[in-house]
Parts: sequence; structure tokens; C-alpha cells
Amino acid sequence: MAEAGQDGPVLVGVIGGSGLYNLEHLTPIKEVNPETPWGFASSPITISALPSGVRVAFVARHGTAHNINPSSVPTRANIAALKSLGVKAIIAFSAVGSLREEIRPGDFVIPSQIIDRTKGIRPSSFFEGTSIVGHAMFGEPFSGQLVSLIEPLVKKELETEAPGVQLHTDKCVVVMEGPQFSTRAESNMYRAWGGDIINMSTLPEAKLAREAELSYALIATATDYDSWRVGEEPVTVAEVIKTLKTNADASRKVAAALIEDVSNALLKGDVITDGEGSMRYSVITHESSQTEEDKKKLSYILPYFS
Ligand SMILES: CSC[C@H]1O[C@H](OP(=O)(O)O)[C@H](O)[C@@H]1O
Ligand SMILES: Nc1ncnc2[nH]cnc12
Repeated sequence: MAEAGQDGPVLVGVIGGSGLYNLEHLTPIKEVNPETPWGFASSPITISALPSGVRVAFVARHGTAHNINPSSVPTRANIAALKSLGVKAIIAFSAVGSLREEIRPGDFVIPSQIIDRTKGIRPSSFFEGTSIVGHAMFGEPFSGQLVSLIEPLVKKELETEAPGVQLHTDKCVVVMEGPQFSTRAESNMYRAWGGDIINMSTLPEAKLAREAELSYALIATATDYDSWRVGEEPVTVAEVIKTLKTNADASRKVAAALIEDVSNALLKGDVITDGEGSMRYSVITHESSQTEEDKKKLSYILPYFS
């Protein structure tokens, strides 16, 4: 069995969101920037090592200078590039607005459901623009096995490193089109729909991770109360930035605490398997209608087209 050491595989990918532009406390080994059939990732990917030697791939979703707006993130390239490095599980971080009183700025949230308010605007499928039609299962948008593994680890790390910060689980994230924040009416509507937190970036990321058969979990950090609170000012970037640095510091600690266990679980091969194989029977297009060019493109992320 392979060792997750200096020369071992890089099984875990971390996507950093607003405020989390690097994993600077880990030892950088190299930077890579593969060109995928969907272009280049948001930023070169940094491969870093934990003290044990376990390695992790990191990409800054909005670029390291935060110069890519949420609607223009090259998500297909980010996911494809991570997959090309051998990554099997992605832990994504995101700064979110809270739609619930009990989810306070500074708190961590691991959601289990998504409401899509980005539909039709962002490229959201690897099959888009090809001769091949595929339908991924998305009823459970996050990897249940990965979520079950990380929840107790995140809780423990927060208890020791960030006392007072609460972890909320089994919540619903609303993913909206940006870059403007929501109106008060929209914010209240999302609450009525059952949304607990809101951001601009978990889609199409989670959909594309599923299509690429990668296990995907989101660790969200609340920065504000969005726009629904009566008598309070609606959210602004200044408000978000207030908690961003504290959240990013806590996120780095949490990431470091997870990577080793997730890597080892993936190495064992029987702990996180819900990503793999899920797309095997998802293609409905008759093989004779699939062009060689499109099959080659899709073989970058899925073995069934090789
Ligand atoms: C800077 S506030 C809005 C911005 O922050 C979140 O980014 P990310 O999910 O990458 O942490 C949100 O989704 C918006 O893109
Ligand atoms: N209120 C909010 N709406 C959308 N994305 C966010 N990211 C952080 N706060 C947010």
C-alpha cells in the first residue's frame, strides 16, 4: 500500500475561500499549474506537507489576490486540476452569511443540503458543450462519509483551539449569484425556504466535484447576518472583513487537523468511497454518438471515457 509521505500521493485537496488564500503554516513543497481541457485553475496549486509528511493540494478559489469574482471562478479547471494530481477528496472552505440567529459570526457550519440560486449562469457541468449527456446524482450534494469523518474532528479542534466557536451541522446553504448581496426580501425568503447560511460559491463547485467522482465537503465560517435582521444594517464587505481573519486563522488550524485523518482514511480505501464509481452509469448518450474529441476531454476527469 502507498504511504502518504513526501513522495506519496496527494489525496486531499483544500479549496480556500474569502480570507483563506494559503495554508501558510504548512511546509510548501512545490507549486503546480496544470492546463486542463477547461483552462487553468484560479491560482497555481500549492502542494504542502504536514510534519508527518502527509501532503495536501491547495487552491485559492478567487485567486491569491482575490481578483476573481464568484461568478467567474474557473471551477471546472479547479476541480479537474485537483483530480489530475490524484486528489480523491476535497474540503472546501467558504465565508458565509448567517440566516439564523443561533449561527453567529465566527461560528463554523458543515452543511448537508444546498439550494441553488445560480442556475443557468455559470458553467456547471463537465458535459456542457460536448456531444455527451450525463446526469449526476445530486440529492445528497455532499459526501456523507467525508462529512461523518470530519465533523467530530472539526468539533474537537475548535474546542481546543477556538473555545466559544460553535460548530453547526446538518444545515442548508443557499448559493446565490453575486456579486451584490441579497435584498432584505430575498434574505427573508431564503429563511422561509429553510436556508441556514448563504454564500456565492458552493455551486457549481459541489456539482463538478460530484461529476469528477471526488468526495466533497464544505466547512463554512459565518461572517455576518446577511440582510434579514430587523433593526440591523444589511451586510456589507466591511462587515464580512471584520471576522474574516479570525475565521481564516481558525480554518487553517482545522484544515491541518483534518488532512492527516482524511488522507489515511482514503489510503485505507474502505472509509471514503462514496465519490468513486458514482458516474459509471450516468451517461445516457448512445456510444456511437459520442465524439472521440469529447471522450478524450472527459477522460481527463473520468476513467470511463479512456
Ligand atoms: C467577500 S463576501 C462574498 C464572497 O465571500 C464568499 O466567498 P467564498 O465562498 O469563496 O469564501 C462568498 O461566497 C462570496 O464569494
Ligand atoms: N451575506 C452573504 N451573502 C452571500 N455571500 C456571503 N459571504 C459572506 N457573507 C455573505
